[in-house]
Amino acid sequence: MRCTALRMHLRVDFKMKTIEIDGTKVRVQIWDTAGQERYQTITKQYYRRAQGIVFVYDITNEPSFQHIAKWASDVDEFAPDDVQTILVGNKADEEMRRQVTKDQGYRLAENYGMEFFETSASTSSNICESFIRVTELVLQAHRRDVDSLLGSLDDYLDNAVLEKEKRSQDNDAQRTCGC
Ligand SMILES: Nc1nc2c(ncn2[C@@H]2O[C@H](COP(=O)(O)OP(=O)(O)OP(=O)(O)O)[C@@H](O)[C@H]2O)c(=O)[nH]1
Repeated sequence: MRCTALRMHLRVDFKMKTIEIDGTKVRVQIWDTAGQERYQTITKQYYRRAQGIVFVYDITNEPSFQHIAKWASDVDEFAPDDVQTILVGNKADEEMRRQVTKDQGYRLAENYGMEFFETSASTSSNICESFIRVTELVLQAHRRDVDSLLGSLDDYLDNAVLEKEKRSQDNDAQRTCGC
């Protein structure tokens, strides 16, 4: 598994990055939706086509941790049902200013059924790992969708073959019947 220089600390709205997962190169669009309340109406529109979402709070800022509940409820409302999410506590390099414990992060993530990472955009710690993980989750979900689609297609084709065989047997029976 390899990660081409990924930086989480994105000031721009949108970036394309290539991530390599199990030898497969995946081109990822990363949208950095601003955290401020005033942008929330705009950011909801991004959720509709999202496949993976990284919820980020600042471990040195307790309110940013509290806001995750609001983001999660918006995502629940506006994102597709199969969207893959992870929780990230950023600024892990700022241990002295920490307001949110790692355990709180884990527990919140667990409540939402998400995986949890602490990262630092300053030292790049866990940045690649968290992006790779959310991408893996998206790919796995996508594969499950494809498998289930192929499964349905198999069932459909099996039924169609059975139906055809039955019709042909019925026709044969009619032909051999003397009445
Ligand atoms: N020490 C430290 N500082 C960081 C880290 N990540 C971001 N910062 C700093 O935190 C400040 C805010 O960073 P932003 O990237 O603007 O944060 P943001 O959450 O994207 O802000 P909005 O998009 O406005 O919500 C900047 O001064 C960054 O340099 C980190 O991991 N460690």
